[in-house]
Amino acid sequence: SVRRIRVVSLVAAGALVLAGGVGAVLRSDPAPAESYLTDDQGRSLVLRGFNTASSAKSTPDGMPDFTEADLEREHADMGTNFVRFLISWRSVEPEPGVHSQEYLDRVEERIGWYADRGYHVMLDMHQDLWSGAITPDGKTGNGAPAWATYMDGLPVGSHDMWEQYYLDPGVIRAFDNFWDTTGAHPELSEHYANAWRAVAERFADHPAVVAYDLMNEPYGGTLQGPVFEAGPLTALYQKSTDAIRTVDQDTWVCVAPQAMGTNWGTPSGLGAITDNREGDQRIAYCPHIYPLPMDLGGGYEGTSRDLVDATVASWRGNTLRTAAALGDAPIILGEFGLDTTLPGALDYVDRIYATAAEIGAGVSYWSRDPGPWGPYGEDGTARNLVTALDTPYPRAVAGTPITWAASGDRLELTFRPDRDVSAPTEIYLPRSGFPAGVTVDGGEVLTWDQQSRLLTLRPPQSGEDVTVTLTPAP
Ligand SMILES: CN(C)c1ccc(C(=O)NC[C@H]2N[C@H](CO)[C@@H](O)[C@@H]2O)cc1
Repeated sequence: SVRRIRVVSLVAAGALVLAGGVGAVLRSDPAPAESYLTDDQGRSLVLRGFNTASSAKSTPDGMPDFTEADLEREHADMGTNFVRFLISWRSVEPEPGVHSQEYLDRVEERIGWYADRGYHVMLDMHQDLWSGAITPDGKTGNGAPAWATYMDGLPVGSHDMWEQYYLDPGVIRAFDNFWDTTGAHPELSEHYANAWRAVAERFADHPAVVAYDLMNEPYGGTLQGPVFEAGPLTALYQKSTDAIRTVDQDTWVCVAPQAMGTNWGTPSGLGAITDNREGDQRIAYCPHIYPLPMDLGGGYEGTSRDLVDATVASWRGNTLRTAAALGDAPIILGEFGLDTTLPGALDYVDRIYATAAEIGAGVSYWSRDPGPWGPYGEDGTARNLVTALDTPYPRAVAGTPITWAASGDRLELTFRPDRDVSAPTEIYLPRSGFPAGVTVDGGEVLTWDQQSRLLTLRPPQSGEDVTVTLTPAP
């Protein structure tokens, strides 16, 4: 039965994770690289936002069911500064070699909403189960166009659990043909890289676009683990990066590991990417985390909590090791999320955001869609997640953050000033924790805006590490 599959997979994965977790405890984690994406003024960016949105997977125009008013509300409620914006290969290249400027116009319009509010945008070439073409109703997979979906007549079943489609022969063959494991379709990865070049050509100079997430949750089909990740996956990332750099020298390229395993805390075998740009490489690492006990609905309590904590510890160490192997790449947690009606859900959310702060990672929560996982219900009411995510954070820092930590009504940030950065450090402080404003120790206030909730601090004169402590004004 489906439930038995889940229980068996949980037990197996639990053993794996505990072993990994113990391994992580026994083998010390690398120190965070203190590596960040930067803005045009050279400030280190701490990125907090959502995946927007899953609804884009199935709409004919490829756009999410999301309005500018929705963004305005998110910005006012949580002070987010980042979005992992879902785009799709099917929409970029509806016919082989034909890149849709009309689709890119629609993407650009929505990115303008974010730009108008000072957001940073990562474009996510999203796929799940390869393509809508894997089933006749077009409603199971998403991402790749039908013309790039070669199942060679192999069957695809009908399953209650969407993850099971990954085990169907037709789906595996579609991936095997894309990765050219079959040797039959070397042209497909060329098309994919050229689709990215078309996207980058449009957004290379867009002030809000900070990164390209080359492929969502890659799957190797017949190939799994390091043989896939260090083989065809790294090759695709290199090919796509090279194509992007022919038209865009500065936007970060973010690479993700295969989802299977690494989402649950196991190591990645991803190979390093060469970034042929002038100056420092701009390759970032964007893994996801979804502890299996959560998927089973165990929540964050009791034994499930212990397994989840072991997963997070293992994931943290393995993420740092892979980021180091990629050349001390900055980290963006591209996805994590859960049904926040589960017991202990908000403690889990806090745990993930604290872990992200420890390793200097950006975070895009999965997802912005209405419902039990999201910040707003189907009826539009604010859910418990809004309060949980409305917390202090240093959005842009005039140097390199060394450590930072926050609670609802306190933030402490230690950073190494960069004398070449003249822009101020910018910090978001929620109204809930700072109703009457802020008391600043260790920094000089330039501005405080009660409406936008943004504090700016003068760049320090010295190059010595600085610790700033923010508490509510009396
Ligand atoms: C077997 N494989 C390859 C597999 C299993 C499970 C997931 C998954 O849960 N992913 C987590 C979330 N990420 C996507 C969007 O990127 C969501 O639909 C999933 O809930 C991925 C891959």
